[in-house]
Amino acid sequence: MKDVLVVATEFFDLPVEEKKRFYSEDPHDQGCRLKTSIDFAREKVHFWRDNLRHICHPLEEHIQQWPDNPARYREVFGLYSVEVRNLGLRILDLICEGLGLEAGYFEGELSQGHFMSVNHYPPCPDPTLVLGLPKHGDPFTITLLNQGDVPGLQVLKDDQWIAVEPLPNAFVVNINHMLQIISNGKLKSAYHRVVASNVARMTIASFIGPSMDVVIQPAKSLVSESNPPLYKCFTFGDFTRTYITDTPKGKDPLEHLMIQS
Ligand SMILES: O=C(O)CCC(=O)C(=O)O
Ligand SMILES: [Fe+2]
Repeated sequence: MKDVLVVATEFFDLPVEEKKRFYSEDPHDQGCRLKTSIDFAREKVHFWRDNLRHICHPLEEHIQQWPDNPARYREVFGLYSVEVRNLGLRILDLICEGLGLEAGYFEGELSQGHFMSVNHYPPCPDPTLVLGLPKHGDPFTITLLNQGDVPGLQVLKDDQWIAVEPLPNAFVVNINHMLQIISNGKLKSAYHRVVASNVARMTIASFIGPSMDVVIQPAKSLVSESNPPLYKCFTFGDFTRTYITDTPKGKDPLEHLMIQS
């Protein structure tokens, strides 16, 4: 877990000239994209974060798009992404059991997507003026966050922001929007944000989620006449398109999917 943070720091320490070949303002540019804040060209408020995001699965189809400088980047991130994926799939198996879903429910197309977001929060001269990331829920199924040893993450509980203190060698596991829907609201997506800090912070978020064309709906075995579905049926691709526009406006991206009772 430490190695990826070291290599990620080496990447962000490279000269701008070297990093800029990954820079893109196009939110649909998925393969391997470096950007600053969230949607710098369109957003009204900027956030104190640089971000390198790439697809991790299937590894052999995507690793060639990842940085090759630092020289160890592909090796270290490749090994890490395989291990994190295995851990994530194990956690999904346990969640499946806990929800009482049939074994293997999350296997295949519901966990085919796997992205990694390498977040670099530079030292901020006045952390009271800016956030690292605004309030959001992650759109996928689950997140495994390696948050290093610098605090900054906060989670919303009972309308209060609670700091999630870093624990050595531990992941923060977030329930994402798709898991809330599949579980028909039994599991709640964790809303979180990042506060800026006057020391540099590096984190690596691994997201496991559905492929774009998968139809998402509450699991059939979790709904009944007495427990009707709370959410409409939609494709993950459609959801991501509205998520990208709703979240920066502070709109809850799940709201338009709710079935009104
Ligand atoms: O950097 C963090 O602590 C959280 C990052 C995050 O929420 C994200 O990448 O979606
Ligand atoms: Fe997040």
